[in-house]
Amino acid sequence: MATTEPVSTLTDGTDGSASDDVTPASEPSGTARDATADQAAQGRRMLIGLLRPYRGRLAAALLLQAVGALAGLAPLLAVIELGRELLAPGPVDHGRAWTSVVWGAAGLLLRVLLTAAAGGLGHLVDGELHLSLRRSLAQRLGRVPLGWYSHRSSGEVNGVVQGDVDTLHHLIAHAPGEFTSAVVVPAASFVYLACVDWRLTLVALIPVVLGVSVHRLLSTEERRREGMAVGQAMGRIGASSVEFVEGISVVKTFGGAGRVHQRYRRAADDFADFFLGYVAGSAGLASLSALVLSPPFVLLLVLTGGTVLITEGSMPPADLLPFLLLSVALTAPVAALGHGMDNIHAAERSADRIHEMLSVEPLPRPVHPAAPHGDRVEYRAVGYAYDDGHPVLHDIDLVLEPGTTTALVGPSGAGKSTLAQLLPRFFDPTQGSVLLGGADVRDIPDEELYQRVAFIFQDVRLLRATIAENIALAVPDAARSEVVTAARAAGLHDLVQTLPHGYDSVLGEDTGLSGGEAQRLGIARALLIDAPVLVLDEAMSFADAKTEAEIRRALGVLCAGRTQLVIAHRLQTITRADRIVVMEAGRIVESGTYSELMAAGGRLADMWQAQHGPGAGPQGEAHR
Ligand SMILES: Nc1ncnc2c1ncn2[C@@H]1O[C@H](COP(=O)(O)OP(=O)(O)OP(=O)(O)O)[C@@H](O)[C@H]1O
Repeated sequence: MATTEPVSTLTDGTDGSASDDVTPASEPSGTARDATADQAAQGRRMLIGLLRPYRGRLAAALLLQAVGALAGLAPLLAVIELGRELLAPGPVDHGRAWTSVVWGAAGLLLRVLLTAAAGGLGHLVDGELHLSLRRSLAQRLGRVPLGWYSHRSSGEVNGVVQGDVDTLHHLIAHAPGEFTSAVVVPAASFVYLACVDWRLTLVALIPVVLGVSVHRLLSTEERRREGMAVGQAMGRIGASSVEFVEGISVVKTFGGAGRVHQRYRRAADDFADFFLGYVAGSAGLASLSALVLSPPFVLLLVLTGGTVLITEGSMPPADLLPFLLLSVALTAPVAALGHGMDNIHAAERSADRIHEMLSVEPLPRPVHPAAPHGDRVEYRAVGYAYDDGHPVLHDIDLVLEPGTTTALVGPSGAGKSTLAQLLPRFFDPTQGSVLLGGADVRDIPDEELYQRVAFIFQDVRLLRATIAENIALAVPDAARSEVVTAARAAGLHDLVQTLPHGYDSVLGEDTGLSGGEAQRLGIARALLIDAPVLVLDEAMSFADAKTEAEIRRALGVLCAGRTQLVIAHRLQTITRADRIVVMEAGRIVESGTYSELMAAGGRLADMWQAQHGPGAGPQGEAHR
């Protein structure tokens, strides 16, 4: 069954290979440590940059949260005052007691209101940031070179668009509250307790000092690096699990589960190793931190210190009450700080990845748009390098005369796909230029280019939409009759008629398509575009004889009279091409008709003999 993508997916990678970079969990080199620190600092800068437009509202949320946190202390103070009143010798002053209760209740109410307002504001900002980031990412993903997707897995792209954008939620919607409470509540409690008895306040601060010290030990650069390695390992699991699922059909076909799933298993093993290392490195300290910050430990210290002061007569017993209630409030936010920092670090890493994706160079839009005159295609001294310094195409000069078929042949890795993909601008050449109708393709506006150049590469992507919408993808306002005519010509109409909802059947829901059917749908798409120039990857080796005959028939209809550039994998299909171009190591090494090249006894003749045996003659037909 062919791959079906949700409609919202812009496009997708076909060769999902996750990065194999694995940051070692131990013994970091100085350079690795510097790189990690740089990455963290960069993540922080990115995060600040992302949040800058919302700083006013985030500050307002912080202020509301701070006042709310202070108001939240009122009920505790009310209980303390009430306790003092009730424990004091003599008759109870009912007026004072009720005043404390009212103040406590009012504080509680205010806290609820302000915290809700701060949370609501945070969530509003969060919603806006999400929307704006997703829009920017969608816009950028729609402008990046199509070729950018070919070395990225859909898991990787989805991890940023979905996962990393979601990771920012905690930071924006919840972290301000946690951090404000972590600062405001202990500070106010400290001041109050110090006014009651500074000596017992110092005792109550012991767990805080211990907790902060342990937390500092837990937040070393080493720990941060390990955390990043765990995050990266998790990312690789995400990417490879998508590949794993996408590759299941291949595994079933070839029965090589062990080999094919090696990457997934390695990613899972790596994650387990990093995670265990991360947990093992912090388990002791984390337990110690939990212990010293726990209410029983705090109360034990305060009770012991308080008992000493009370028994020696230097503190009234009623003064112990505020310590019993507020000393725990002193430490609780320190505990929250640990989780909060983890979330902030995760958000920094996400911001960095989002920024990286938003920084992908888009294909430049034409500065001086030009209209092609005619359909003549010309590659002029074209060179291309995926990576600086490693050119895969050198000095290609090639002309496709209108209405002719040019077949590209050559060994795997010769550069055939790269050469073909430069015409529909999957990438722009790093040297030279590609011209269509005399205009550089870089100067032809996208809409114009894609009306003139249609391409069918190996993997026909289908959207989770109706068959009619899938066929009319590039011509959304096409009439139903035009869609049907294209489907008929592509040999798809009879199949569609058997479906429950005909052309309105939703792919991936009402029905699925086989590989051959998907290819015919791709042909119907191209027919509807009616582009005069076609770039085809003739990848039909998987098809059985009947399917191949059907696809060939459909291609015959599609290709008639058009200028074609065909990547040929099987030589018998190119014998009637107007021109055969043999490529090796990124260069054109031979060019001519089948008979000319066979008569010359050069590379094509060698390849022919290798595929068909000595003395074999042509058996097939080119797409004409
Ligand atoms: N996205 C990419 N990033 C880096 N290098 C790439 C990328 N795609 C292809 N290459 C390299 O460019 C060279 C040419 O590859 P290309 O796919 O164009 O060859 P091909 O002749 O079409 O091969 P095949 O017949 O196997 O598809 C190869 O060395 C390949 O490894």
